[in-house]
Amino acid sequence: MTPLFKAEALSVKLDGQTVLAQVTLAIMPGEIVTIVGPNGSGKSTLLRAIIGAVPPAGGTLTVRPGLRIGYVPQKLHVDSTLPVTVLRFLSLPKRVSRSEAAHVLELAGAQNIASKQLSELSGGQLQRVLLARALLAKPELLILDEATQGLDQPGSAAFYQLVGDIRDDIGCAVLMVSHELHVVMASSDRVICLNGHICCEGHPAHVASAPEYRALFGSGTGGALALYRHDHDHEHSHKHEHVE
Ligand SMILES: Nc1ncnc2c1ncn2[C@@H]1O[C@H](COP(=O)(O)OP(=O)(O)OP(=O)(O)O)[C@@H](O)[C@H]1O
Repeated sequence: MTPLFKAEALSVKLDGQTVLAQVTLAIMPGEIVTIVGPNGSGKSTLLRAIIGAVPPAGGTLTVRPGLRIGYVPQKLHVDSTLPVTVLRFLSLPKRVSRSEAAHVLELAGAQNIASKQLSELSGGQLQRVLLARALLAKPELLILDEATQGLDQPGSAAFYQLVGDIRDDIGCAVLMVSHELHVVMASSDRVICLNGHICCEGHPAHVASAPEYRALFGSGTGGALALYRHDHDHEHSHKHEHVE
C-alpha cells in the first residue's frame, strides 16, 4: 500500500531556528496516528509542513498527488455580534447543498444543531461543526490540531470516539495532535512522541510506558491510563482492539 505521505529525515527551520530535525514518518490509508509532545516541541509545525504551509529545510516530504486533506483547527474565534447559522457557516466560503451539509453534520454527530447560531454553541458543539466542515472535503486524511482544547475530559473522550467512528465510516486516515494521551489512546493505532525529533513511537500503551515519554510527561498519568483502559474495555469492547 502507498502511504498518504512520507517524510524522510525532514527538518524545518523557523526564523533560522531548527524546530524539527530528522523526522521520518509515513501515514497509511485508514490509520489513526496521534502526535504528543510538550509545548513548543514542533507538533503544529509538523502538521503545517504536511499541509504545505511551511517548507522543509532538509530531508524530503512526499505527499500523494491529489491527496484530499480535511483540517480541524484548535479553535474558532466566533464574533458573537455576527449572526451566522451552522448551515450558513458550512457554506463559507464555498456554497454547499443542504443535503451535503446535513450529511457531514450527521457524520459529526451535530445534525440537531444545523439551524443554531454559531455564537450559541457549546465548545463541544462548535468542535463538531469544525469537524463537519473538514469532512466537506471528503478527506482521505483528516488532520486535527488539538481539536479538543477547552473541552472537559468526557467531552474530549466523546470527541475522539467520534473521530474513530468517522474513520470507520469513511475510511480516512487521521493525524492528530493531542496532549491527552490517556484520552486518545483508545482510538489511536499509533502514537508519536515528538520533541523537535521523534523520541519514541508505537502502540499507545508502548509509548505511555517508554522512558522517553515518561521523561517528558512523568508517569503521573499511570492511574488515569489504567482507569481509562478499564472503562474503555467495558464500553466499547464490540468495536475496537483492546490495549492489554
Ligand atoms: N512563525 C514562527 N516563527 C518563528 N518561530 C516559530 C513560529 N511558529 C512557531 N515557532 C517556534 O517553533 C517551535 C515549535 O512550535 P510549534 O507551535 O510547532 O510547537 P507545538 O508543539 O505545536 O507547541 P504547543 O503545544 O504549544 O502548541 C516553538 O519554539 C515556537 O516558538
